[in-house]
Amino acid sequence: MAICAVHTSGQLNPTCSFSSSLGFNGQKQQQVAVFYKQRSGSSRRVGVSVIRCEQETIVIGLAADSGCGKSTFMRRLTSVFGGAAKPPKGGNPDSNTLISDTTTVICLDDYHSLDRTGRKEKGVTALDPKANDFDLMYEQVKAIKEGKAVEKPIYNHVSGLLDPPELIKPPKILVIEGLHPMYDERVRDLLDFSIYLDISNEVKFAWKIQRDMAERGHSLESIKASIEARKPDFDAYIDPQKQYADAVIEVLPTQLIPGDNEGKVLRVRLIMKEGVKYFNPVYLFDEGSTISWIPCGRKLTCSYPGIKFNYGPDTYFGNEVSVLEMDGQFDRLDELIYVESHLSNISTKFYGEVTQQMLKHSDFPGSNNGTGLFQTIVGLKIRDLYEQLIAARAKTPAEAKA
Ligand SMILES: Nc1ncnc2c1ncn2[C@@H]1O[C@H](COP(=O)(O)OP(=O)(O)OP(=O)(O)O)[C@@H](O)[C@H]1O
Ligand SMILES: O=C(CO)[C@H](O)[C@H](O)COP(=O)(O)O
Repeated sequence: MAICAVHTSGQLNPTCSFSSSLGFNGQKQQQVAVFYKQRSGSSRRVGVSVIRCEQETIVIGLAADSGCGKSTFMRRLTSVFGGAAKPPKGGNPDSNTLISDTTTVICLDDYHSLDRTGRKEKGVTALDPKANDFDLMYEQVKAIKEGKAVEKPIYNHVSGLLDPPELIKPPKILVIEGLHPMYDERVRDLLDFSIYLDISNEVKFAWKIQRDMAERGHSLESIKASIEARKPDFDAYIDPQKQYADAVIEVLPTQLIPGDNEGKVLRVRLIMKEGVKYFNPVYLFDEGSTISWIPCGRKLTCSYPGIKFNYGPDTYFGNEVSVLEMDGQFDRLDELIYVESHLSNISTKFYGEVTQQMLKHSDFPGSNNGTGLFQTIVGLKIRDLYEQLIAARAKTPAEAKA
């Protein structure tokens, strides 16, 4: 339970004592007795207000295919809120959950209804809705959003089996990340903000090779085969979710090197839906204008092929959006402050916060290009959205939900 509003009769610095009860319709209520400190040092009871005040968790959805940077994004996001994200204490060592002071990140792979063998027997991939339990996903995300703890299943990626469940207590911010956070309409409607990481096939392939070949010893042929095998279901069930996202980070090969397909230099587009409550899209120089900017020169060191930004309005799946694009990569991260100072609506708490976050995690993949930059900015926007929602709920709980 949290305090949404305390009605006192104009007393300053009141102290409160709380007692819970069930009110009309069985809703949880909290009785707040407000005390006012008298000069003598004793406290005088000045009033009692009964307010309905269930704490609601804010729910963020992050969708992407496997190996497309969700974990990296999550590490950047939790860092913005401060504190390290760790698996549940004393729990299953193969848990997919990460908990920090403010956020709990659950992986939607935990709602696979078929384990590895089951999928093989039925000839379905994990991307197929038939291999996932959307009823349970909905019930549990809804319960957490309403402030209730749940026993969530665990899909064990080491064994390929469904393990006994783990307890998930309602956090301030719940992030549901995985293949299908926006697939089921009921789950989608629970989201306060949604993000889709849209990695083009060429880039996905380059990243897969880098990770699965270099770090996991897979062969080039097996990587190609696994991408091909997933593609029909990816196109049918995962990719269409991007139409519902409030922000899409699209990652494409560079246009600065003609014919490049190495996937090292990237063109990254941050597509931001207009009209989303508590989310004001970022802009470059002048809101709503169409801008092309090459910042290389006296203040920004750029080696070949340089850096180019584009910004402007557009439409995306019939929705009005603002798009900020960065093609190329930074030579010196400390010089990012020059770019940061030309961006507006980035929801920083102090000058240079984006640059500071990027420098702090310079070892994360994508720190020298638009993927790291835009993931960091979206993290700051989510913090801002959270703070605005909490402030609005404190004033008028019903209006904040609308
Ligand atoms: N921005 C980036 N730039 C370059 N490479 C990246 C970037 N993000 C991710 N990668 C590559 O992709 C790999 C997977 O990244 P990450 O673990 O964040 O993805 P994921 O979506 O959480 O993956 P999975 O679902 O398989 O656990 C990284 O090891 C890295 O090789
Ligand atoms: O698309 C995926 C999401 O991470 C995985 O392939 C899916 O969860 C199945 O996992 P595994 O390959 O470990 O059985």
